[in-house]
Amino acid sequence: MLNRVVIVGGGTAGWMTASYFKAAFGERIDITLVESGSVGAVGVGEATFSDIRHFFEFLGLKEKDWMPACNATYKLAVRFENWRQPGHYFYHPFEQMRSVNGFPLTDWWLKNGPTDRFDKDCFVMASVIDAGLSPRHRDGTLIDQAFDEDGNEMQGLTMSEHQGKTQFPYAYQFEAALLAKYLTRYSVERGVKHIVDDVTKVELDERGWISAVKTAEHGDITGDVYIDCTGFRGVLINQALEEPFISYQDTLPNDSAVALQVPMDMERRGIRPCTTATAQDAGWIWTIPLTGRVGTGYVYAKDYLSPEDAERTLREFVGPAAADVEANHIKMRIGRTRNSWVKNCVAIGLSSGFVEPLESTGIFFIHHAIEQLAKNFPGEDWNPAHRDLYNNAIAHVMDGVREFLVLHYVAAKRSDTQYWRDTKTRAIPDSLAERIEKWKVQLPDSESIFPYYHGLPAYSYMCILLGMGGIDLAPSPALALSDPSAALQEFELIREKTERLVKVLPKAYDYFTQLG
Ligand SMILES: Cc1cc2nc3c(=O)[nH]c(=O)nc-3n(C[C@H](O)[C@H](O)[C@H](O)COP(=O)(O)OP(=O)(O)OC[C@H]3O[C@@H](n4cnc5c(N)ncnc54)[C@H](O)[C@@H]3O)c2cc1C
Ligand SMILES: N[C@@H](Cc1c[nH]c2cc(Cl)ccc12)C(=O)O
Repeated sequence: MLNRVVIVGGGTAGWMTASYFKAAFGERIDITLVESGSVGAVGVGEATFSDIRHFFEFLGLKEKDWMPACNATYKLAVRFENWRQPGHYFYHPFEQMRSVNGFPLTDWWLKNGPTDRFDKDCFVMASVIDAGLSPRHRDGTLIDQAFDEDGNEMQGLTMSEHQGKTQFPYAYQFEAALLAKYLTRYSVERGVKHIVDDVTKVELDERGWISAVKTAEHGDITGDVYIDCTGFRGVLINQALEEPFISYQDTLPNDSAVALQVPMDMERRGIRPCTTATAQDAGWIWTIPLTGRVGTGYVYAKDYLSPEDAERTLREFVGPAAADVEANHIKMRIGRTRNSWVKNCVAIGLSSGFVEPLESTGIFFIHHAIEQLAKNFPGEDWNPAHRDLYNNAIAHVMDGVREFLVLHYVAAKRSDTQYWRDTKTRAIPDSLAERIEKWKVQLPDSESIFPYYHGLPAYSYMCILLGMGGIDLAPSPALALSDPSAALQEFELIREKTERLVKVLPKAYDYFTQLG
């Protein structure tokens, strides 16, 4: 039985892997995690998918256990500002799209939308976020009563098995460094051996498999399976095993970021319960409200903007609160390692791959990889089928997310700078170009989006197409032959429900103070 796991790297990826494997396999698995005391973690991962709640559930953690320790807040959507034109915004919310007579409500909206805001007409969430509200009532019950939180029919399912069955109404925003710290305690209490030291060399046997990692002060560490969580360096997978990295830079040119962690009085400021992505001349700025600060950063392409200008723009954007805050400049490696599992080494986290944080997919990639590795964990015969299943799943998730992100730029109406004009002429994945032609005449559905699991449902694509405004979309011709009254009634129901909720839901900030 293979059961000795060595994890190199103690960022979000390393500790999420260690804690999940302990929760999954308990004492049957022997885990050693070695992390450098000198090389820091990236630690800017702050916003997530809603699916991460399955990770916490799997570990047996409740919101009240971990959220206050990680300065966490609720995220109800990504809010895109100025991607169409200055002053315009729309939401990509965590709320399933309704259907009426076999057509998504957005299709009816293209034909007969009551206002010019698809997100407010088709979703309850848009107005809830505008009003700065919590997705839970004061007594803790969820905004969406249809969601059976305590029901166990979903328990034990991986994210991909779960997709499309229900849509949980929110995700989280938190300080990744604090989560890593929280999970360190969780893992060590459950028997994970924690070594703080630098891995200075990776020993390979005659077949080229890893036989040990050498550390500066703790000698050789050996195991059966080696997990590379060393971040962009890819110390095991790329450096030692020389597995090539496939860059996505030709289609996603943003390769740099500058980040600020700005302390703020959130009571005075209030919490807008979402992540905001505000388009800029050469990229976009994220704004993530946490309980004691706002995390913000400018993601840009070095070919279009210097780090100094990016930092200056970010500081102007944030205002005086950022004056004494030190900026963190980050070079991003965009793309994926060709195979994340090679021989007896599996890369998880930034060493496996990364795309710019536009839809907060970094931690989702990690969670997905962990679930897939737990499912395909090798036996003594090292049957290559496990490795191949795993590598396919990882490649599909990353390639699919890449298509989704490229769509943001292709669909954005904005074209006022060279950066934005180039988004319309740059090559895009062939399959995406074909899909867009179809979406122009029929909004995306599960048959017409990237055909493998990649975390994003068809309605997410609809939101981006409808919100970005640069691609002309037509309602289905069949709607001209259909009676619109049921759809109009649905728009009215959403309006009434929104009006009711906006009156009774607590402010997001008030809910968190109650939680802490
Ligand atoms: C600008 C930016 C914004 C992001 N925003 C988000 C977001 O909003 N949401 C999201 O989900 N994700 C986001 N991410 C991604 C997220 O930060 C990462 O996915 C996450 O932090 C995981 O990182 P990691 O653990 O793979 O690597 P790292 O955090 O880089 O950790 C690497 C670890 O390896 C150790 N190490 C390296 N070399 C050695 C060695 N030789 N010996 C021993 N140890 C070593 C280091 O000490 C460290 O502990 C963002 C990333 C960037 C760059
Ligand atoms: N399964 C993911 C996909 C998802 C569905 N809606 C949204 C909205 C946003 Cl902003 C990101 C991601 C998603 C999940 O439920 O998290």
